Amino acid sequence: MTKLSELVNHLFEYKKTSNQDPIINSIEMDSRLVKNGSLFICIEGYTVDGHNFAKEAIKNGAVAILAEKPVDVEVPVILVKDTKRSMAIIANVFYDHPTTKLTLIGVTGTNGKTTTTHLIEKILNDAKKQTGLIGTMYMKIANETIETKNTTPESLALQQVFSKMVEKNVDTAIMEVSSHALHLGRVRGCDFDIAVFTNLTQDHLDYHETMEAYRNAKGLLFAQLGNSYSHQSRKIAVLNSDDQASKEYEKMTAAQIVTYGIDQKSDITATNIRITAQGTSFDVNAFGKEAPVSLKMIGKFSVYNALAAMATCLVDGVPLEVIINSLEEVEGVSGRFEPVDAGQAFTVVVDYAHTPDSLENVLQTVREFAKGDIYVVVGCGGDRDKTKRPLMAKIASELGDFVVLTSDNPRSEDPKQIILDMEKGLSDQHKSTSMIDRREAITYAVKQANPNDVIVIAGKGHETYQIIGKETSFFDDRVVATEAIKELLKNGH
Ligand SMILES: CC(=O)N[C@H]1[C@@H](OP(=O)(O)OP(=O)(O)OC[C@H]2O[C@@H](n3ccc(=O)[nH]c3=O)[C@H](O)[C@@H]2O)O[C@H](CO)[C@@H](O)[C@@H]1O[C@H](C)C(=O)N[C@@H](C)C(=O)N[C@H](CCC(=O)O)C(=O)O
Ligand SMILES: Nc1ncnc2c1ncn2[C@@H]1O[C@H](COP(=O)(O)OP(=O)(O)OP(=O)(O)O)[C@@H](O)[C@H]1O
Ligand SMILES: N[C@H](CCC[C@H](N)C(=O)O)C(=O)O
Ligand SMILES: [Mg+2]
Repeated sequence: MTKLSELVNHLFEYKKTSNQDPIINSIEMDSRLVKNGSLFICIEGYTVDGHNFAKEAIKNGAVAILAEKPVDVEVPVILVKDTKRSMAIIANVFYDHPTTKLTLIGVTGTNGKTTTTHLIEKILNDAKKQTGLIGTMYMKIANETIETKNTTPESLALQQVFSKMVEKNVDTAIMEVSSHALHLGRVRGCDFDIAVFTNLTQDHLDYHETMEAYRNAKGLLFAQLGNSYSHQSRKIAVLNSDDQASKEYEKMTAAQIVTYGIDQKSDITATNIRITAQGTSFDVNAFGKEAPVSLKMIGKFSVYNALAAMATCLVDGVPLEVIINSLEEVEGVSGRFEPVDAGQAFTVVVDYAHTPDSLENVLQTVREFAKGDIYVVVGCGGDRDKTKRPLMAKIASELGDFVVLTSDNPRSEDPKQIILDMEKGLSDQHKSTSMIDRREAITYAVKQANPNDVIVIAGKGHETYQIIGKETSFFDDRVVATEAIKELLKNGH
C-alpha cells in the first residue's frame, strides 16, 4: 500500500486534477482486473483505447487514474505525456525495485530463447539456486507455474511477478526478452545483470519492417544492461560471435563481453561436433579449460544453445563440471524436436520451428540421420510476418522429400490465402500438397510414411491450441499425431 503522491513523485512532469491523495493498493492497466483501491493506467493499445475504460475501472473500485489524455471522471487523474513509460517507473516504485534484489538474466534472439532459458534454469537448479522463469510457455516461480499470453509481459505484470519471486526467495530470474517487448518498452526498469544473445535471422518484419530495425530492437537489451561501473554487481553481455549482429551489440553496451561460438574465435567454443540420431557430442573449451560434452539434444543449433547456457552459467559462477553434468541430463524442451512414439515404424518429430532459419536448421539436422524420406507438415501464422511464408515453403521443399502445407494459427487471416502465399515459394509443386485442416494434414503424412521415413511437424511445438478467427480451440500436434498413428496401427498397417 502506497500513497498516490509517493508513486507519482517519481515522475518528472505530470499534472493532477485534485489534491486528494488516496492510498493505492494495486495498479492495473486492464479495467477488468481493477479492485477497490486500484490505480488504473490508461494505455492506448493497438485494438482499443484504455482511456475509454476509465469509467468502468472506477465502477470496479479504482481510486485514481493515470492517463495521457483528459478523462472526465470523479477520482483524481494524473496526466502524463506517456502512460506506458510512466507505468514502468511507477510499477518499479510500487513493487520496490524487485529486479535490484535478484540476479536477472535476459535472453534475446530470433531462435533458441525458450530452449536456452530452460537449459540455464536446469543448470542453476542443479547448482542449488532458486530460480524464476518468464517466457513463451509460462512463468515459473520456484515450482508454481503461471500461464502467460506474451513471451515477455508488460512492465506492470513483470514487476509484479519479480516482486513475487523476491518474496519466494528466488535468487536468479531467467527471462526471454522478445524484440516486441524491447521496442514497446515492456522491460524498461528491469535491472539486467546478464544479457544473452542467441542469433538474428528473419522474423517479425510485419512489426519491425526492416532487419536493421529488428536488430536494433534486440540491441536495446544490451544498451539497457547498465552503464554504471560503480554498481556492486557485474554486468555481462554474452554474445554469439558467429552472428554478425554481435558486433553491433558490442558497440551498444558498456558491459563486459563474454563470447561463445563455433566458427569464430570465442571465450567458449565447441570443436569436434558429432551429430547422430541419438544426440550430439563435442569438446568444449571454456576460457582455456577443455572437456568433452555429450548432449541428448540433436543438431548444431543445440550446440549453440548449450554454449550460450554454459557461458551464462559460468559468468554466474557455476563450475564447468556442474554445467556439463546438467546439460548432459537434459532430454529436450517440450515441443522442441520432441519425438512422438506410438509404436510406429517411422519417426515423427514435433518442432516449434516457425521461422525460415529454424526450419532450415531442423530439416538439415533430420537430413543428417534420416534413412528414408522426410515429410514436412508446416504452416505459417496469420497476423504475422507475411514475407516468411514463401521462404519457409521453399526451405521445406528443398530440404524435405514431400511437403504438406497446412494452417498454423491463421488468426484473423483467411487460411487459404496464407497457404497460397506459402505455395509461391515451393521449389517443386509435384512434391507437395496443401490441406487447410491441420489434423487432416498430419493424418495424411502419417498414412503416407513408410518405415524409416521421418515426419517433421513444424510451427506449433508445445502449443495446445489453434487460433482460427477469434476462436481458440484445443489442438496439440503431439496428440493429433499419436491419434493418427494409433488409427493406422489399428487398421493393421
Ligand atoms: C501487438 C501487441 O504487442 N499487442 C499487445 C498489446 O495489445 P493491444 O495493444 O491490442 O491492447 P488492447 O486490447 O488495445 O488494450 C489497450 C488497453 O486497454 C485495456 N483494456 C482493454 C479492454 C477492456 O475491457 N479494458 C481495458 O482496460 C487493456 O488492458 C490495455 O491496457 O498489449 C497486450 C497486453 O500487454 C498484449 O497482450 C498484446 O500482445 C498480443 C497478444 C500479441 O500477440 N503480441 C505479439 C505480437 C507479441 O508481443 N509477441 C512477442 C513474442 C514474439 C516472439 O516470440 O518472438 C511477445 O513478447 O509475446
Ligand atoms: N539456436 C538456434 N538456432 C536456430 N534455430 C533454433 C535454435 N534453437 C532452437 N531453434 C529452432 O527454433 C525453434 C524455436 O526454439 P525456441 O522456442 O527455443 O526459440 P524462441 O526464440 O524461444 O522462439 P519464440 O520467438 O517463439 O519465443 C525450435 O523448435 C528449433 O526448431
Ligand atoms: N512468438 C511467436 C510464435 C509463433 C508461433 C506460431 N505457431 C504462430 O502462431 O505464428 C509469434 O507470436 O510470432
Ligand atoms: Mg520463446
